[in-house]
Amino acid sequence: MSVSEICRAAAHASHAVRELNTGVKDDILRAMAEAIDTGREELKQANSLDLEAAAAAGTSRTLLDRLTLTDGRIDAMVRAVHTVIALPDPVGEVVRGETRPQGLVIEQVREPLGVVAVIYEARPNVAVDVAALCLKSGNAAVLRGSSIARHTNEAVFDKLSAVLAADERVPTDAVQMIRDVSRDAALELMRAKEHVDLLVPRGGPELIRSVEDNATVPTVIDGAGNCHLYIDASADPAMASDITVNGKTSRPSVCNAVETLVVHEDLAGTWLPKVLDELAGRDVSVRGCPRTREVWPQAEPATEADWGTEYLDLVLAVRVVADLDEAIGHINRWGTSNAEGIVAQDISAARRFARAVDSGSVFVNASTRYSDGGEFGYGVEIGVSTQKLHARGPMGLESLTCVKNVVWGSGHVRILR
Ligand SMILES: NC(=O)C1=CN([C@@H]2O[C@H](COP(=O)(O)OP(=O)(O)OC[C@H]3O[C@@H](n4cnc5c(N)ncnc54)[C@H](OP(=O)(O)O)[C@@H]3O)[C@@H](O)[C@H]2O)C=CC1
Ligand SMILES: N[C@@H](CCC(=O)OP(=O)(O)O)C(=O)O
Repeated sequence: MSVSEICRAAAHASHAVRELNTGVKDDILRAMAEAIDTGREELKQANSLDLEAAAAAGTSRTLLDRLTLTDGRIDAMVRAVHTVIALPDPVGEVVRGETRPQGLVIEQVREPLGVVAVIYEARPNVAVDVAALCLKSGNAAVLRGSSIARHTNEAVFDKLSAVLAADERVPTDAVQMIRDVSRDAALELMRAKEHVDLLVPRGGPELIRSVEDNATVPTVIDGAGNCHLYIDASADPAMASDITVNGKTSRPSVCNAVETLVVHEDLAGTWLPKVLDELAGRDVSVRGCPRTREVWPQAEPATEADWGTEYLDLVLAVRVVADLDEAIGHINRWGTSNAEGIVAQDISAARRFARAVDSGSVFVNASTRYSDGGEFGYGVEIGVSTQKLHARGPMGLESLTCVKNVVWGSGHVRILR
């Protein structure tokens, strides 16, 4: 099927999906979780084909880690679907209701968007996360995964699709995959405005540029994470070290990993060298500003390009600043609106940072690694929005809905005065 045929079929299916009741949707999700669980050997076999090809192509170890499917990660995918099942169905929720003076009852009711398409990185769980969130929120889904993960994505999709095919209460086309992983096919998806209600591109600057230049469908950009952590002069040193090490090393390939550490100058001669020693002991290489290099000469000199780079690897840029204003200025200049953090005991500094930093999520005395739909209580995430409209930060069920005004009268007619 061509991309346009796939999107048309999804649009057709979406009419039935929006009317599914919660029990049916949860039954389907339960069956999908079961299919992933019991089909794990096939999924791992398909994944090993992708891993072999990616390793032969010289893919970095952090990106290979992201692509790898293990039993533990399959368990997490299954658990995630069960978490979505346990969440309340957003469809039909009345978010506002009012009786107006003329007697009309106006309700704003949450409803599905229709067809949600996602272009995503080489991460095997995304197909399941997107399918679960889309179905629970009453939407049809169109998946376009990375060419590097082609075999894995197809194997996962085949499991999901078989569940839909076996249940006559739901159209099989409710979740679709674009198997053609060419850029031309992705472009066609970006332009399928007749059938696609929302496209969520998850990826780096090249994808986002292409979407900005070419998309005619509505989009919510889920772009790069050039995340910052600022250590204020008032920070508790042990807490600052823990959060820094976690932000950089717990999973360096993810969009919520810390890429630049911004440090108040009062800590430059004391706390900073110690934490950089600890990071170096964990294989992190450091690119430092001149003041960083004064106190920790092993750092490579940072160039302006480093401030704008999302390394997705065990590399960290470090800048020493004179005060909170300079820290905020740096972050607002170089950040990508994904996730930023501050470590501070001074509550007014923390409040000021939270208010002034222009980002989807701001973490106070907590790791930016918590920028995640699961951690925010959404079960999983469609992605992490780096724009302001229509959603910001991790996107869960509500982000896949809009509200409709349902107005109840009793024979009301409007009379002009
Ligand atoms: N905000 C968020 O929710 C998330 C953000 N990210 C960001 O994604 C990046 C890392 O992922 P990475 O794998 O490098 O991402 P890429 O941007 O390379 O790839 C993501 C997806 O976009 C496709 N793609 C890339 N360029 C184009 C293009 N010009 N036209 C059409 N499709 C394109 C890829 O296809 P193919 O692989 O076949 O080229 C893939 O399916 C990081 O910047 C990370 O922060 C990642 C996940 C979530
Ligand atoms: N929110 C997710 C990471 C988001 C994501 O998918 O990022 P990436 O590894 O860049 O594909 C998590 O913390 O696991």
